[in-house]
Amino acid sequence: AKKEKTSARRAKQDLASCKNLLSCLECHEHAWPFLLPVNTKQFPQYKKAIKTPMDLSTIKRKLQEGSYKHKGEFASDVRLIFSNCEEFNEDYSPVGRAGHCMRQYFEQQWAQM
Ligand SMILES: Cn1cc(C(=O)NCCN2CCCC2)ccc1=O
Repeated sequence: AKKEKTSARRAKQDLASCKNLLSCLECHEHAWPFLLPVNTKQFPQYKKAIKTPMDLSTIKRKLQEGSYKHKGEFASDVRLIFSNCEEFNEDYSPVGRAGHCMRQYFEQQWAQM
């Protein structure tokens, strides 16, 4: 029972770490483009261009619903936000620059988890 307990404990710790890191992303100064799903009424071409939209509120819901089996799945969804952003926005546009900044911040924090 010892081995299973530690893996259950590690899973619990990983979930807490992901929730904490998500909070840090949400309150980051440059998080504003990523807090909610892109408004496809405001950006009609977004739906066609981006096959798998992702945003911080969706990741938050998935964490709360237990949708991530491993913390790596959480990281993949965060990185999807920034890949979508690079696809849809010029590097030096306000949103494009925010995406590069947020990706760098995420990877820095992720490496310490
Ligand atoms: C990720 N992403 C975001 C946008 C965007 O403009 N979000 C603005 C969101 N507004 C800020 C305050 C109210 C709503 C455009 C393209 C894109 O890829």
